[in-house]
Amino acid sequence: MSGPVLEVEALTKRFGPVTAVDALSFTVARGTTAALLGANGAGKTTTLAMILGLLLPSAGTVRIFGRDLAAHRYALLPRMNFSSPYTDLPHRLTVRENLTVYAKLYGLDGVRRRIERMAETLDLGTFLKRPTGKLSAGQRTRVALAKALLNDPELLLLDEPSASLDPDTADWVRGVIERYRAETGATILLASHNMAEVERLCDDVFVMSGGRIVESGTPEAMIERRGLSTLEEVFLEIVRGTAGLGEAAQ
Ligand SMILES: Nc1ncnc2c1ncn2[C@@H]1O[C@H](COP(=O)(O)OP(=O)(O)OP(=O)(O)O)[C@@H](O)[C@H]1O
Repeated sequence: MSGPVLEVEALTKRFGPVTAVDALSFTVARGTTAALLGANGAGKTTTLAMILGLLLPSAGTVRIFGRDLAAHRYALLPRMNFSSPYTDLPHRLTVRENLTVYAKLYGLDGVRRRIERMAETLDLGTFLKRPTGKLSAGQRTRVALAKALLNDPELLLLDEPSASLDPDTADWVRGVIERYRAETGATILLASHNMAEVERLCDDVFVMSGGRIVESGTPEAMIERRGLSTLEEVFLEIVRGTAGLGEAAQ
């Protein structure tokens, strides 16, 4: 298939009077990593949830691998996965049990081998046998990423992939994501508040405010266009310049 892996067109989500995502359009090219940035409440998580088919859009379309998500959900979902710090895996199950349940839900073969590979990739060996509810927040983030990589997704959605990670572990997890993309050619869309992470991992950035994209481009182009030196400065300038638009239109 040529063309973008992900095409979002005029995507809109209203929750009663709140327009969380407002006629949003963007594309993500095959094998690239893109970021959704924005202040709290800008609409990033709601956008990811619609791309995953977890929330139904009020209007607009999502096309993945050239096919409409609404019409081909069951063909598309096995080729995707996601990780979010808000995914709450069953607390009483051990990490191995949780990963086994997900691998079976995904209908994967070689479950044991896959889990061993994930344990190695994400250094889960010391806590595979522990109940998931007894892990620290940062350890749970790594388990959530292992769950997300279990089915070798071609499209990976990551909501705050380094949430709760200490700086050293965050750096290491970014390396895991980079290697996964390099080895598989996967396409990645992530939402993040960590600008250093976005500068390191992402080819394209979409800055959201009030459910819309207010600025986009490569991190380098955005920094240069504004005569600044980091993406963090760009982000602060945009968000402060659109003060009042950070939250979705009420
Ligand atoms: N289920 C819901 N019902 C009503 N309003 C909602 C619901 N989910 C999200 N919203 C509202 O939609 C807007 C966008 O929320 P969303 O979680 O997508 O933002 P976000 O950019 O991911 O924020 P954060 O950076 O804080 O995670 C917010 O105003 C939020 O209060």
